[in-house]
Amino acid sequence: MQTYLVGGAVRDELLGLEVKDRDWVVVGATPDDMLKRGFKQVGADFPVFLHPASREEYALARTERKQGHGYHGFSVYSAPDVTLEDDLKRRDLTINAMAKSEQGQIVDPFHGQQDIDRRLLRHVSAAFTEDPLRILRTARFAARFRPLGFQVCEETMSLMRRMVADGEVEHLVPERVWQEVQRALHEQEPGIFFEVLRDCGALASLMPELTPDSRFEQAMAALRCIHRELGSTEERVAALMSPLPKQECERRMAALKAPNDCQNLARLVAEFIPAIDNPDATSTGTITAENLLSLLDVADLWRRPERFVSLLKVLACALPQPERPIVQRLEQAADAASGVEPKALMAQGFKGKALGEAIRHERLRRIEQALSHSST
Ligand SMILES: Nc1ccn([C@@H]2O[C@H](COP(=O)(O)OP(=O)(O)OP(=O)(O)O)[C@@H](O)[C@H]2O)c(=O)n1
Repeated sequence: MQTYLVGGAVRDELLGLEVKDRDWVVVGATPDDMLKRGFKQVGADFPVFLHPASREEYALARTERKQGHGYHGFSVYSAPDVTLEDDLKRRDLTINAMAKSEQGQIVDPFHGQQDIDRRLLRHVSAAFTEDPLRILRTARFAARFRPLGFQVCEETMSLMRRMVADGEVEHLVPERVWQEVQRALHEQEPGIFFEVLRDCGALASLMPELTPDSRFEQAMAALRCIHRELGSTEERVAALMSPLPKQECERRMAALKAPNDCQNLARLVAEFIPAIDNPDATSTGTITAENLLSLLDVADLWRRPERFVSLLKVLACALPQPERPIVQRLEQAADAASGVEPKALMAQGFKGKALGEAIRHERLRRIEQALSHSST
């Protein structure tokens, strides 16, 4: 039996990047051979094992054939007669389809090294079409490697366009889409992920609301900004979705089955932007303490202070430039109003409805005070 380092580790090593996970392929072995050598079997769908000491993944060489749509219909064939080349051939991109032997020799039947030199993301074979998730993976690698000069090659772009036209993207389950989107949002140039998806037509089925040019440009600008600010996943998603009206935003986030925290922040941003975008509130010189307090209420600053910080961070990236000064006003207002202690008012004898009014009154007073200080 022979063991080879494969996939991302070989690619990253050749690119001079830090190697995180190392995956191995074993040729000429049976599951029994692996178990006898102390490996632990993981994964029910195909024979993958964990090394007893390193815990790294060792997969028996395999071929995969698609049967039907989506991710369920794969038939996997794994046996000692499956060659390394067979295994590499089922992979997505040539730069991901190289192996390195234990003696340090690179095995590269699909010219991945040449594509690394030429900075091209190219599919290995027609088998690329068997998994529509590969469209998203390719877009994600484009986002990751764009700073190194990588592009999706024209043939792969056409193949992806054909897959989209054949309706392949419709078969992806939301969980897998979300996983790729979320990873893409943290790549080196997240916007490239969405550009590639738009250019091959996949965006029109995955996030159709973002396809109109004006919205797309707005979303990309907000995303670049939140990426520079090292935003969290929630903040990045909310920035991406910020050009959408609230209802469309809610619908898309639900369809993507995004986690609740992502859905909530995106919804709040979608709700806030039109609230800010009203003539009374826009000219921040004249914004009143009342306006600010009602915005703090909408944001539920009182119960969700940490989400409010995220909200401001996203607004600073998503609002049109002339409206951005309001972010600072909101921050001042929040600092001022957060100091109101209901307990202190209760000690003064306020309760029930009167307590609520006293809290509101005191918050308003402090916001007014903060505004008058800041304008002098
Ligand atoms: N839909 C997929 C998923 C994975 N692979 C192959 O499986 C390898 C391992 O996949 P994964 O760990 O997801 O990606 P990496 O290439 O290791 O990238 P990352 O750096 O993101 O981990 C890839 O290199 C690729 O050869 C594939 O061909 N098609």
